[in-house]
Parts: sequence; structure tokens; C-alpha cells
Amino acid sequence: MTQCLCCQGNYDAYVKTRSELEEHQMKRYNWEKDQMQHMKDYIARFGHGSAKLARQAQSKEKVLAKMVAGGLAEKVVSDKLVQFSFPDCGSVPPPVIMVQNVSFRYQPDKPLIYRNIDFGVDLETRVALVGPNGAGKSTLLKLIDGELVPTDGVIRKHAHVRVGRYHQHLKDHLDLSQSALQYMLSCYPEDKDEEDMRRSLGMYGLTGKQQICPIRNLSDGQRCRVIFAWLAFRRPHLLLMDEPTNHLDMETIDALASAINGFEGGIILVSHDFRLIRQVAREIWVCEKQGIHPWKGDILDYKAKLKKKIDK
Ligand SMILES: Nc1ncnc2c1ncn2[C@@H]1O[C@H](COP(=O)(O)OP(=O)(O)OP(=O)(O)O)[C@@H](O)[C@H]1O
Repeated sequence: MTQCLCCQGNYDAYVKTRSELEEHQMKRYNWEKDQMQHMKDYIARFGHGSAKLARQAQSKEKVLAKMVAGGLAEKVVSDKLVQFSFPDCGSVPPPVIMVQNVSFRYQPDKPLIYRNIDFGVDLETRVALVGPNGAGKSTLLKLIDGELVPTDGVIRKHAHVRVGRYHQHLKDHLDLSQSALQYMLSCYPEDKDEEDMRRSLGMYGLTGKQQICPIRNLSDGQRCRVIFAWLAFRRPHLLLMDEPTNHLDMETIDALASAINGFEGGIILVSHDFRLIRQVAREIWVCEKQGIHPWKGDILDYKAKLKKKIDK
């Protein structure tokens, strides 16, 4: 299970430690840079001078080589300030999605994951779906998205609704030889405007270089951002987010939270990150015992209940 990030104290401590480390690294980088420049200037000026000066220059050359061999501090390059946002999706009148008497099992000889579940989703929906591992949270998102078909019952969708589902496996399907920009252009061939695509990728914190280098050279976190950019470009009315915080650092998670809060559509979030849930969810639904049950309290009450259960 992903570590719970509820505790603000931990987060503050993390930010403080990180900025102290960065400050130290930057000081060391600047000092080394100055020293090296000084030695290089000396070598350039006196390397071919009198025997004494040339000897001193040689000795500086050795010091310089030793510094390089010992490993130099890298310049602190903070990731571009990330400010996610999901574009205006326009409105779709309710009911946007109706889940009616749905039962589901993966195979005929397997137990039901859901039995007769019934609920509606619209653009006001801001739900965090929680529950034990294996209860069926991801399965529900796949059913709503249409990747899975109910064994019984129906899921009705408004004809014009655009659903955007984010999950971890999307990044595993990226063509690693393509750049993020090529990927976007191939996904949206009708939108050939490179500038638009670049703006979108840039909005998700990918620098110009990162947009055009092969995806293979990007970190997992950067690949996730490519997926967020792809998702946002679809202008979904309903976001189905399955563990969106994996591979994201805390600043990016906060950027995601504020993007969700600024989003005008609906969202169903599956996450083990209670800190994100606390920031964005208006309702908690518990997925267990083949059903979906609205939770009366907030996510902290739910967390307390889990803890009580473990302590018993
Ligand atoms: N393709 C599949 N075929 C058969 N069984 C599956 C398949 N996918 C998932 N399951 C099973 O269905 C159940 C529900 O899985 P699901 O991934 O929806 O649970 P979850 O609540 O999202 O779990 P977690 O919190 O661990 O991600 C699990 O027992 C899982 O093993």
C-alpha cells in the first residue's frame, strides 16, 4: 500500500530537508565552479611562463583533475514549476452516467465482484473510492470507462460525455522511441498544431528538450506527465483516476490536487494517498462486500476506522 501522506508535519519536514540539501548542493556547486575557473585561468595565463609558474600551473592542473575525478556537485535544476490544469470541458446535463443494477464477475466460475450496484455520476461528482485491496475499485473504473462490460445490468452514458481514465499501465504502452511531442501528434492527428501540443506538454512541467527527446530518456514521473498532458488534451467531462500519484513527487501531487479542484467536470478517484483525497474529495465511497457504500465521515474518520481495525 502506498504510504499515507496525511501528516502535514512530515510534509513540512520533507520540504525543509529538501531545500536545505539543495541549498548546500548549490553552494558546493558554486564554490567548485569558482575554484575551477580560477585554476583554469591560472593555467591559461602561466602554463607557458617561467619554470616556477609553469610548475605551479601543473600542480593546479593536478588539483583540477582530482576535483573532477572525485565527482563534482551537480547544479540544482529544480523541475519546472508545475502547474497542472484540466481544460474547460463544457457542460453535459445530468445524468451523465447511470450505473443500473450492475453485477460483475471476471469469469463465470469466479465470485461476483459487484452485486446489483446502482448509482449515478454527474459533473458535480467528486468521489474518492476506497476499500480493501482486491475489493474491485479499479474494476469499477474499467466498467464505467467501458473497458469491461457488466455481467448483468447496464451502464448508461450521455451520448456526448467524454471520459478520461488515468492509470499506471498507460505509461507502459508509450512508444519509447517516440518523443512526447510525436506521441501527442500521433494521438491527436486532427490537431496538427505543434504549438498547442507543446503548450500542453509544457503545462505539465516538460521542458522543451524533454518534449522532443525519446520517451525512453524520461523518468517515470515525466512519463506520467506525458500521460496527464494526453489526458487533458481530450478535454474529458469525467476523470477516472486510478492511483494517479505513483511516481509523482509531493509538489506534483499538490499541483494535481489543485488542477482537480479547478476542474469543472466530475471525478472518481482511486488512491491510497489520503493526503490527496483530503484535498479533493467531497464524498468517500467504500468499495467492499460486492457493493459501493457511501461513507458518512471524511477520509480522516475512515483512516481512523482502518487503524482501529488493525489495532484490534
Ligand atoms: N483481468 C482479471 N481477470 C480476473 N480477475 C481479475 C482481473 N483483474 C482483477 N481481477 C480480480 O478482481 C478483484 C478486484 O480487482 P481490482 O483490481 O478491481 O481491485 P482493487 O480494489 O482495485 O485492488 P487494489 O486496491 O489492490 O488495486 C481482485 O480479486 C483481482 O484479483
